[in-house]
Parts: sequence; structure tokens; C-alpha cells
Amino acid sequence: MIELINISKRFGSTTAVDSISLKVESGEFCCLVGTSGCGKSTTLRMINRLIEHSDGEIHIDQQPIRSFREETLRRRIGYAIQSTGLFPHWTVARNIGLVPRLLKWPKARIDARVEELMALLGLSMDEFAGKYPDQLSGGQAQRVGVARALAADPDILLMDEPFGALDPITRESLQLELRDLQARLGKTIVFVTHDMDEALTLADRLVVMHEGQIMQQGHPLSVLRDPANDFVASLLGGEDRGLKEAALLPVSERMMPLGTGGVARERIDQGASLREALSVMLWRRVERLAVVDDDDIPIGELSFRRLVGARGHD
Ligand SMILES: Nc1ncnc2c1ncn2[C@@H]1O[C@H](COP(=O)(O)OP(=O)(O)OP(=O)(O)O)[C@@H](O)[C@H]1O
Repeated sequence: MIELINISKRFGSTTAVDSISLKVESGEFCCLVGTSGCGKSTTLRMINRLIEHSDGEIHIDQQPIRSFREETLRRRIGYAIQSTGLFPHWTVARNIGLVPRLLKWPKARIDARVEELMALLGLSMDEFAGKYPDQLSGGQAQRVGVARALAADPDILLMDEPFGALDPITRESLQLELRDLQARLGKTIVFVTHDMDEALTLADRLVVMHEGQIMQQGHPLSVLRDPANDFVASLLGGEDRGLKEAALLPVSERMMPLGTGGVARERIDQGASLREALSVMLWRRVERLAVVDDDDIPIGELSFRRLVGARGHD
């Protein structure tokens, strides 16, 4: 668990972070969002002591981070950033092995770990191990950056706009993979982004910052449904909030049992979001969809009225 207690950071006369308190539970995916310059990156970098806080206390598993040795921080906290920070004259394999080497692991263990991580991030050893960063696409470089951050098997991962420079399709696929990876590996992740859709997709805990302070924090759905003030509401997209909420809710949430009137022609997967269902209805110009399981067998149906949450019968 990471705990920030009344944390402030001042740079000369600028207060970048102003007495914030935040608790991130073990295994939680926490996203920090907010306007440019609101103190997100500073908050993140105080957790691994790249920046020293001015006031307050930061604890990891109840211990003040100032009591940790540098080596322990390195081992326990991985860090990935937008520009990847890969060393240009080092191969992919060498870049990934950076922290284990600093921790003086034996060579055989480092080699085995690099191989394991490349497989985990979908990078073929034969193709990529010997390449240099400038021979990689943006998405491949980000994968290497994430692999490097995971190298010493840290329990905490700090990520600062890691997918910021990617095209939307690569970005979405890396978001899904990261979510999946986190569920499998059980890491605690603190993730900075200025992209609200990215934050809503990834977060268990959404933290909205403004001018160095936390305006609101909570589960994305509860923040969406009940924004603390106009600033949070507008950052969440104002009237667009309905679509954002629909993107977070699965079709199964509003599905009805199969009726007797025959199965609808157009289908939607039970794991799809209500937003995707709405899109299919608009595109196909239908008001009813058959909801199908993984084997494409109809298990229920979704009507437009149910989708929008209207009360009463269809
Ligand atoms: N090393 C520094 N020296 C002086 N001021 C700094 C320093 N680092 C950050 N700041 C200031 O602290 C404030 C918060 O910066 P920070 O980088 O944490 O914001 P951010 O929310 O991550 O912004 P962005 O989304 O634009 O990256 C800004 O006003 C910034 O100018």
C-alpha cells in the first residue's frame, strides 16, 4: 500500500503539490488526471524519490520511504515514462536488464529474466533482443520501457504518460495488455495521464487534480456519476459523461432474458460495453440486439430502452 499524508512540494515560490493525501491499496490501479501543470508528475516522482517532498510523509506498507535504502526503492518500484528513457546505444536486451544489473544479479539470472519479460510483453527474442531503440516503432519501444520497469519484479509500477506518444490503435491495445498484465501479476500501479478516456478505462481509483490539490478521488463510475464540482464535471466531459459511463458498463448489466418474439438479427458480445451496443444500434438502425456468449450462442437481448436505463417494460 502506498500512502501520501499531507504531501506538499514547493519549487522556490511555486507550490507544485499542495498538501495532498492519497491511499493506493496493494494491487490497485490508480490514475492521476488533471490539467497541465496540476502536479501529477511531481506527485508520481515523489513516490520513488526522484523528487524529494517538502512536507508530509509518504509510506509504503506503513514504512516511511525515507527509511528505504536506494537499492530497495529500485527493486520495489518500477518506473516507465512517455519518452521511454531507453539508452540509445544499448540493445533492447541490455536496456531491459538495466535494474537487475544495477542490483548485481548474476548474468544467467539477468538473461533468463530478460527472456521472460520479452515473452510477457510479446517481443520475440530473435527479432528484438539485439535491436537498438531507434530501430523500434513507438509501440515496441514502449513495450521495452514497460519490460524494463518490470525487470526486478517490483510490487509497485509508476507510469508517467507511458502511451502518450502513440497512435490511438496501438495505445488502446497496450492499455488492454497493461490491464491484463496488472490483473495477472497483481502489481500496484500509479499511472499519470491527461487522457480522461484512458484513465476511465484503466483505473480502479481515479484521482482528479487541479492546481496542486486533489479535487476528487474514487472509483471511476462514482466520480462520473457524482462529480464533486464543476471543474471535475467539465474535465470528465460535461454532457459526454453519459457515453463515458456507457463505455464502462458491460452489456450484461442491462441484458434481458431471451423473449418469445424470436432472436434479434444483430448480435453483440456479452462482454461488449453498452457504448459499443449503442454504436451497433445506431449503425445498423435497430432497437434490439441479441446478446451472445463466447460461442456466439444467444443468451439474452438488449433493447434501446433498457440500454438507456429507462424504467418500465419494453
Ligand atoms: N523542477 C522544477 N522546478 C520548478 N518548477 C517545477 C519543477 N517541476 C515542476 N515544476 C512546476 O510544478 C508544477 C507542477 O508540475 P508537474 O510536472 O507536476 O505537472 P503535471 O500535472 O505533470 O503537468 P503536465 O501534464 O503538463 O506534464 C508546474 O507549475 C511546474 O511548472
